[in-house]
Amino acid sequence: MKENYYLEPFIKKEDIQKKVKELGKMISEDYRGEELFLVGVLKGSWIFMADLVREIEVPLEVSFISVSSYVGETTKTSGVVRLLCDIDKPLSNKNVILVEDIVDTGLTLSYLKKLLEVRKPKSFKICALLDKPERRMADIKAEYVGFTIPDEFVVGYGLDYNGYFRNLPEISILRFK
Ligand SMILES: O=P(O)(O)OC[C@H]1O[C@H](OP(=O)(O)OP(=O)(O)O)[C@H](O)[C@@H]1O
Ligand code: HPA
Repeated sequence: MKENYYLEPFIKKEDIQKKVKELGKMISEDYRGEELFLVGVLKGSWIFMADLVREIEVPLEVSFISVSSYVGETTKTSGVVRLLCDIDKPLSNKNVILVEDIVDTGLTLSYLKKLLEVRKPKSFKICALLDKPERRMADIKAEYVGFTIPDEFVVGYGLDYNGYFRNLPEISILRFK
């Protein structure tokens, strides 16, 4: 990757951990006495999902679905969401929570909501660590949101630019020189 960028610190590791704990507590309270089926959206959500499930106290299963719409050296969506790999189990009668790293234009979640709701889950909610409402193009809202952020392209904690930076433990703003 060309080094024409720098990273501006944005959300500290400790603040992410605290927020993930809060989200886990909220979800555990809302689903007390029930079971959960969490669906992570790959690749961005895998680190968030791994931390979130360990903060949830109700019995749960985990699955993943893989989609992509930001391709190559760009911070703009292609506008076309491609299903790369589907969930391995039926959703009927399950309390589904779709777990995302970020809602930006909302096109990914809008596509996934339509795709999954027809599979007749018992309930369907969305949990996103980050929400960037200024960029919304589709009418979609997550029930559980970690941080509402401004219109900046962010990386780290699972979020990438052209495949890189997912491994960074904190979230940073990617700025170009
Ligand atoms: O609200 P939107 O504008 O649709 O953007 C959000 C989606 O974009 C990113 O995925 P990406 O297509 O980059 O794939 P990735 O998860 O593999 O990085 C991110 O992980 C979300 O799934
Ligand atoms: O700000 C972002 N960062 C990384 N991936 C993304 N996908 C949509 N928005 C973003």
